Amino acid sequence: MLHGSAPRPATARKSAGLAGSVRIPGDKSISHRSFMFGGLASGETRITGLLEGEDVINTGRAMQAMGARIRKDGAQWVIDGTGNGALLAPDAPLDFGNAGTGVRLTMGLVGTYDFRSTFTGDASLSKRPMGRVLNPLREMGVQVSASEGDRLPVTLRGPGTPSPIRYRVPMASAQVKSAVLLAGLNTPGVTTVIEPVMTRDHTEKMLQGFGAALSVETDGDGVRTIRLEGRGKLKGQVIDIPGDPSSTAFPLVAALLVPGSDITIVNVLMNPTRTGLILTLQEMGANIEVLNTRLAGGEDVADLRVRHSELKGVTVPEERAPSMIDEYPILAVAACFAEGATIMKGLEELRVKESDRLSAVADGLKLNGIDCDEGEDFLVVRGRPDGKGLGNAAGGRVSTHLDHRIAMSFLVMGLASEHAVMIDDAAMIATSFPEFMQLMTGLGAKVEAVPE
Ligand SMILES: O=C(O)C1=C[C@@H](OP(=O)(O)O)[C@@H](O)[C@H](O)C1
Ligand SMILES: C=C(OP(=O)(O)O)C(=O)O
Repeated sequence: MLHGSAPRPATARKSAGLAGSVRIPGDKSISHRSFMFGGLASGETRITGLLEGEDVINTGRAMQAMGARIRKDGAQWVIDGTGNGALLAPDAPLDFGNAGTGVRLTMGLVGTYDFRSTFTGDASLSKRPMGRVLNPLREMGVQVSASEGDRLPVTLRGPGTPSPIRYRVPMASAQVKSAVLLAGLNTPGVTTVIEPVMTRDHTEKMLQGFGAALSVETDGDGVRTIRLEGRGKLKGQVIDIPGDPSSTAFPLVAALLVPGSDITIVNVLMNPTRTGLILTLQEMGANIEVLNTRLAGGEDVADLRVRHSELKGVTVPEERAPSMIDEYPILAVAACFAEGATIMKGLEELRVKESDRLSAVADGLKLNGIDCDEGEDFLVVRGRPDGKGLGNAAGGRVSTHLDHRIAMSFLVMGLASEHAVMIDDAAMIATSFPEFMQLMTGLGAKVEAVPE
């Protein structure tokens, strides 16, 4: 969608205390899956709170291209699904823009069908590894034609009858787990996914909600065995999507860092597979009050009151990584203002996100006056709690490498730094959090686009 569009630099400056109450757009993971499962189910699915970010909109377009009817009815999105097993062959390549979740899950969803489907993406997505999804699809009998190194563009053609597999997910990845399960939906028999380390469980929970025969067993070591009986019926659902904890992280950390801040963020998804950042920040001394905890649509939801806090460095346990995988860039920014060192380990997956996030973060921190060590799979950040000397007085810009989370993280850094922090491109923020600039400004943050 944004291919080739001009970069939009932006800047953030030291701000006075943030104040107010905000509602964050819907969770991105649940939004993608709502379009996919609603598009596949029989009958009508009604969605409230869908994230209208570019990533999710591209998933909606792909489902439309395969026969789902999608329309807006006031604030709700309404889908008339095709029925499981009844997706239509798309007559053009499916373009997923910047979205790993969109492309990897959809390859699983349609790869087993007895027709050709082609998948493309932007410059960032075209660099990301797809073999992690293509390999299990090959085992199920799908013919794959991919660019060098199993990159996009990819064309898939399913066999008449796909074979169910038993697949042990080799890396902590909800996208891989989900792609195999979605391929299992169109496969006769039982598809089994073994997940040694638990990752976000939205696919399992939502497929059960849509009526799939899916069971989960967890052994004494926490290894999960997920079984799905293929070719069952899925029925349209009513879905209310809570606020995205990964987007929440930006105003939340901003309020912790800017002296005098006191904000409330309402209706945040608190699924335990997503709350690693909040736990870590609390260990660092953050004043985050979790209020009005409740269950909504089968998910834990709460309001968060966040006040400026003096933070101290911690060591983040490696096994927590899956529950905060998208939050390391913003945690690294929080660590810049903590007393002492923050040590983050087990970060190998950060190298294959929208950018190589480990090096993008380390480069940006150094550019803005922070002392840090980047290892193959770890990052150590030594904080400067008063923010003195931080930022880049000479106007050096952080390279965001088409990565929304790098862009938002460094804008938050600027709010508490002595000098401004500038980024080379804010355009990608629209993939996951289109309201970011406006919402932050509304809280009193000094963030703005810079004319080239
Ligand atoms: O399943 C999902 O919705 C997601 C899984 C994670 O990716 P991996 O599976 O690559 O860890 C995460 O980084 C991404 O933002 C969303
Ligand atoms: C990694 C992310 O998304 P995706 O893999 O869907 O591009 C993210 O949103 O931080």
